[in-house]
Amino acid sequence: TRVAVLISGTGTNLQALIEQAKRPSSSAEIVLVISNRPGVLGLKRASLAGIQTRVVDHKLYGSRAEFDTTIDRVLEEFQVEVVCLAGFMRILTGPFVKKWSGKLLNIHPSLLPSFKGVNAQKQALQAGARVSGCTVHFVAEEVDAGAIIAQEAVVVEVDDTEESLSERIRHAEHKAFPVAMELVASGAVRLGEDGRIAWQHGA
Ligand SMILES: N[C@@H]1O[C@H](COP(=O)(O)O)[C@@H](O)[C@H]1O
Repeated sequence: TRVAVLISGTGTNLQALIEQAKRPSSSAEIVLVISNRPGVLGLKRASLAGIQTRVVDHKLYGSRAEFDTTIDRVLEEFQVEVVCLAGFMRILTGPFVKKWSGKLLNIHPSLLPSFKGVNAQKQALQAGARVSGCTVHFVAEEVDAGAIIAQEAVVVEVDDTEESLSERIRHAEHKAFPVAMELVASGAVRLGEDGRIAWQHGA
């Protein structure tokens, strides 16, 4: 399955996906990495892994729709079948999400549906949660509300800061995202008509 990864920064989740796709048993082939920010570390990781990269700088577009149309065109150019949003810090428009429904995965640093939106790690700390983690989900038009594919939990330590909890959650992300990518790329999991997860029996 031809996979594209969209990033905005350091790309540690991208690196975890690259390592997964290298496995002989993997159904995923990462054929493209797109960043909306030039010069980020994630682009270097992609080049080192021999993966084609494109920069689509959102600052150069007059509207989200124009930006998304360009992203869509590049994905089509590479005949991409599945898209992983790995620390991609842009909210995609309704028409784009609808077109890629069931093929668009995102990682969020909390155990959804808790702590949606930005600063999810800080929200968990402020709420006094004793457990947090990360979630990989299909992207829906409502932000952070799509069907959940995989989750990984972490303990919140009493002396945790936003940084220390974020670091622990990031390690959990590097386990959960490859699992979710593989489930979708292999066809074991898909998005059902009802917007819920559908497991392919015997897959
Ligand atoms: N949305 C958040 O952005 C971070 C991206 O990290 P990286 O994969 O670029 O290192 C991750 O923690 C993800 O949850």
